Amino acid sequence: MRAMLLVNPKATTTNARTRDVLIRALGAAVDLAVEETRYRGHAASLASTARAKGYDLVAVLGGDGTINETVNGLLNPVDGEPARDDPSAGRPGLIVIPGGSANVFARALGLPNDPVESTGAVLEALREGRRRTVGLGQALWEGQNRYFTFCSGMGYDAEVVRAVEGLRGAGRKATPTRYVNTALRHYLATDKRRPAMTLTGPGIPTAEGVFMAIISNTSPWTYVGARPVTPTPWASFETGLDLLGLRRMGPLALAPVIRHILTESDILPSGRHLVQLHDEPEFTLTASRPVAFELDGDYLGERETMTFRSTPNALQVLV
Ligand SMILES: Nc1ncnc2c1ncn2[C@@H]1O[C@H](COP(=O)(O)OP(=O)(O)OP(=O)(O)O)[C@@H](O)[C@H]1O
Repeated sequence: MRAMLLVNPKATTTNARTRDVLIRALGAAVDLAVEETRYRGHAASLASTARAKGYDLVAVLGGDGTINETVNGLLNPVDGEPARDDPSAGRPGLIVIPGGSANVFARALGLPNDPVESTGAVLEALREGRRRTVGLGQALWEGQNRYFTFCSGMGYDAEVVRAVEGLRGAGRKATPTRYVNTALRHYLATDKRRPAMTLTGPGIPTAEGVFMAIISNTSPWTYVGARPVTPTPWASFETGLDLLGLRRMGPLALAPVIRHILTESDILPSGRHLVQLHDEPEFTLTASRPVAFELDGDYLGERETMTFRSTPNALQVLV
């Protein structure tokens, strides 16, 4: 079995020691090629090459950003490829070893948030031939598209991601405390008076006046330290997309929602100011002015119209 291991040496919790442990352990089980990513987007082109060359597996040691790029590279169409009932069967299987700051995708799959323990878990999956077929989300805008593994967002949460990326650019680390502090500080600045977005979709009642929207391909949405945050508790890799939209942003509307999503992992948050979707194949958010947009925790600019689509059976993951 041939595998390509992609390592982001710059990811928050990746270091030479965990890389070497992983190379030794995986290298004993499969025929392993190792590539270090050198720049943004590099993981996507390496994964695309691995797929075109017929590798059986692509393993990633890095954070959610590198995993997102890898998945997008694996989903690239290959010329002359036959159509299949299960598209995941025509792509290399994916192995993820958490090496970033939050590692939401790996943890949502049930892997330990520790690279050495995760290596043990995926080696066991490899030995026992255990694979889970997962769906992905896809965001489409202005002739472009990008897949996401766990979430996308428009509005306040994307503004917070943008602010944290600004701090990281200035050399600060992305810690849970930094996210929470930035979210609290930025709350004062975000527009709480003029909602910009309208939600539409086939078979979906139109919802106007949406300030922010979280689009989920799985649950949890994120973690604060060890605590899962579950705004869309019914979302799963095996269903379509879920959405939580907020039509009020004042503290009285927001406080109960925050308390709920930090403490209840199975029950939907409730309230007349919430817009909720579960297991949908496709919907669109249209904004009256450009709104911040993020995907798998990566800020991707401001957008006015975004369509979100579910892609079932996209990949097989070894867990
Ligand atoms: N050699 C490199 N130098 C700088 N950036 C890189 C390099 N290799 C990859 N990258 C970019 O770094 C970004 C962040 O990496 P990654 O997501 O792996 O780690 P992280 O930011 O620590 O984790 P998280 O996404 O959990 O916060 C990725 O989007 C990737 O494009």
